[in-house]
Amino acid sequence: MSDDDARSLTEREKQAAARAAATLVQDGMLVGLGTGSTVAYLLPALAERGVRIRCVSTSPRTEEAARALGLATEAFGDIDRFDIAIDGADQIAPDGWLVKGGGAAHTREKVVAAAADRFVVIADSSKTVERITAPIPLELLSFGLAATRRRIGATTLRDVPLSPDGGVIADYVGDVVDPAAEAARLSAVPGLVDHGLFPPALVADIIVARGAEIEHRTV
Ligand SMILES: O=C[C@H](O)[C@H](O)[C@H](O)COP(=O)(O)O
Repeated sequence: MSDDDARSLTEREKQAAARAAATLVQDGMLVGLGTGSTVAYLLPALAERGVRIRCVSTSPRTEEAARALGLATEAFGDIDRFDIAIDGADQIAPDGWLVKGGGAAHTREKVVAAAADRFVVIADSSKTVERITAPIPLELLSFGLAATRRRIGATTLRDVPLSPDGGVIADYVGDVVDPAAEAARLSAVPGLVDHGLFPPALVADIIVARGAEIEHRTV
């Protein structure tokens, strides 16, 4: 398969997974919208369904795109739960551990996923992995940045703007032996706002498109 063919297959898979997830969204729902190129296919699929929903976006990018499609978006503000949240992923392990944050939105995405009754992950087949590996996205306070990085271990800083919440975006690039232990270790580092390891307990559904097939499993 040529590079172009592989790219277009990946795009078709992203769209197919996004469209399958859009069918789970019903009239009247409060919906958390993730961030990224797979979610970019979800937004028009939701708009096409014509359901009356209220949405909260996890990034300015998603917010702008959702509004342009006529989806009713609002601030997270006083909303304390979502009926459903739908988002992409960078890595999906067989046991349901995820890595997110390739687009630097993992902190907000985790808050939204944790507030959702049903968190649905959508992805093309390239995102399924045998085991979780680095890089693990990080959001760090700029206050004490060097000390925080020293404590974390091997990190690289991304050449991207600060997050909408003022965080520095970096990646942990050391070994990940056990995602649960690594998540606990990272979460305990002062100055680390959040990391991109998402536990299976946050995830309700994983929808992966593989060629013409849709694999939909509950976690
Ligand atoms: O920060 C970005 C998010 O976690 C994305 O959901 C993740 O990086 C997957 O993005 P994409 O759908 O573009 O592969």
